Amino acid sequence: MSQYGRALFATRRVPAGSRFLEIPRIAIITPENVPSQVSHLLSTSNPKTRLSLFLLSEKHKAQESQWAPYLRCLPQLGDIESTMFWKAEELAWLKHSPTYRETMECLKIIKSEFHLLTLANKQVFPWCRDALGEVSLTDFMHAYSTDQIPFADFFNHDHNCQTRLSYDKEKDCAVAVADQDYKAGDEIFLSYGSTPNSILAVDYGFAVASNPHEQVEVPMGVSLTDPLRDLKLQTLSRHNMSTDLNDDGSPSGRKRFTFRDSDLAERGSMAVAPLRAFARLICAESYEDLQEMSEESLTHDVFYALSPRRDERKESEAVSFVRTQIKQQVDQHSKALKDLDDDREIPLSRKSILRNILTGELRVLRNLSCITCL
Ligand SMILES: C[S@@+](CC[C@H](N)C(=O)[O-])C[C@H]1O[C@@H](n2cnc3c(N)ncnc32)[C@H](O)[C@@H]1O
Repeated sequence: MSQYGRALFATRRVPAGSRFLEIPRIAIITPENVPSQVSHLLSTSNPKTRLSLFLLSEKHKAQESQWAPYLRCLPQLGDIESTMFWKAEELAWLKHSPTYRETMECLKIIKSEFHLLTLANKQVFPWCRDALGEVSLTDFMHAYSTDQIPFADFFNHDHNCQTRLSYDKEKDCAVAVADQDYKAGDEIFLSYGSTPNSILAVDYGFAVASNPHEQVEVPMGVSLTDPLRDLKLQTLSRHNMSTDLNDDGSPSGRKRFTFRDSDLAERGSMAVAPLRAFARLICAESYEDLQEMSEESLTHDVFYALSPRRDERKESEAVSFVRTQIKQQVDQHSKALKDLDDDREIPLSRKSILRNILTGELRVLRNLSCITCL
């Protein structure tokens, strides 16, 4: 056992560069494993749903399943800390973090997949009940959030580690190559990817302190009451800055700008150029102003914020709008972190996830507000 629960340890020296793990395809659960009886159920091509159904059908076979010894090792429902399983009041701490949106989007997909499954199970192929048994939404969520590569899913994540799982097509197996020397008894880690805490929290139920891949989102929106809204949305779309779509396919007028520390360090003020450009448009006060921006764009590319607007007052209004949005996020994160310390209800494991997420995001937001052009 390691500090993160079960783990993989070297039983002898593993030199850097050596291929220390090979998992043949036959031992990997893939979407093709789904038996045709179950696969008929699926009007979905979502591979995670297919894998979840495979797990559920094998679990239903209990000891008869050839995967039973493996299935017994997988985390039980209560062991999974994914934010998908959090209560609404726990999730509310993350209202201003991308984790909240990621969690909601994931739940939406799962619920709609489950709905399809229930429909198919009840109405179209009643006989499939034999294959799966009675499956509740929670059972389905549990299967959906479970990894399915025997052995490899006992690797814990270290963002400093360069070892990744890859696939050797010739040998038809998943492989891992040591990124450093390990001696007998050392825990061997894997990198789950350049993954921000918002994704780790939803997919795996943990978040790391000082995550170098942390990212934040700064939301911007053209107000519903803005008399120039339609014109602004058309202008945005003309400049490849279309806003998110509503469920009915219409433009919402809202756009999320994502920032990572590495991006800010590499690209500096260019990283915030689209945010500034959007703010210029939001702050435009009249039809003439929009026209002026379009003309300036021809010579100065103001839509991509390569140069400031000629009118200094207008430019500083846009920049101050951006600053206000970022400051709001900084204040919301700081307040949540402060209030979190006083909360006695939330379990300690979740408190630690929350603290890692909010602290990491606050760091990126502060770096964002230090960009010189802001
Ligand atoms: C793929 S499993 C790894 C095996 C796991 N430790 C177990 O006992 O089954 C992923 C889980 O391990 C834990 N974990 C892995 N890396 C971690 C890390 N860097 N920090 C905290 N928890 C981690 C989380 O609970 C995560 O959901």
